[in-house]
Amino acid sequence: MEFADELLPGARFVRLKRFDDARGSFVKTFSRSLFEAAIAGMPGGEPFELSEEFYSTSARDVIRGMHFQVPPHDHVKLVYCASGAVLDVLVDLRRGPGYGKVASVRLDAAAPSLLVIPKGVAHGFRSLTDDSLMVYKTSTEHSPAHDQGIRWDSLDFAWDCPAPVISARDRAHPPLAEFESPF
Ligand SMILES: Cc1cn([C@H]2C[C@H](O)[C@@H](COP(=O)(O)OP(=O)(O)O[C@H]3O[C@@H](C)C(=O)[C@@H](O)[C@H]3O)O2)c(=O)[nH]c1=O
Repeated sequence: MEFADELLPGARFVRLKRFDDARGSFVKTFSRSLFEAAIAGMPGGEPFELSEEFYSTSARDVIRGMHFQVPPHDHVKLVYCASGAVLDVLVDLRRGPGYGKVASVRLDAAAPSLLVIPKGVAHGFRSLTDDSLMVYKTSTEHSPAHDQGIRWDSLDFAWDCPAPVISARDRAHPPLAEFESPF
């Protein structure tokens, strides 16, 4: 694991090592000791406590987001693309000079990587392939009452996706300009 770029304060792009052989490949996606060493003490960094793991599959041009849980059930999220590829997008919702800042990065199963997403950062993605498998680990459990979003098309970001497939819930989120941040 190589803790590479900081996309937003505390949001890290981590390159993963892939071992290939005649059978296929092997990729480790979590190591407690490496995360403790790399994350603790960083701005926005805190030890990662696993509470839930889940995954989704998405067809090409599905957009999911922009999602986060609000306090007291806000969480750190680790996410990677296990199959296919996505354009991953983050928005900083933490009050301060970085508020509203957008970062994006391609997550591609062919070049394994994962994102560490701190509390107060909304997450979403556009699927770039027909069967993108996204795997998440979160530090708190799902709390429907605290699971919120902002509209994907209200950000300072060009999705370059004229006909996205989006859930009714995601269409109903408020735009960033109307969001009152609790972070
Ligand atoms: C997120 C979540 C959803 N659900 C249910 C609610 C709903 O019936 C169904 C699908 O939920 P959603 O439409 O919210 O799924 P989805 O849009 O894929 O939600 C995900 O989006 C990405 C961008 C994230 O960052 C994730 O944290 C998560 O919010 O699964 C759970 O039971 N537990 C959960 O933790």
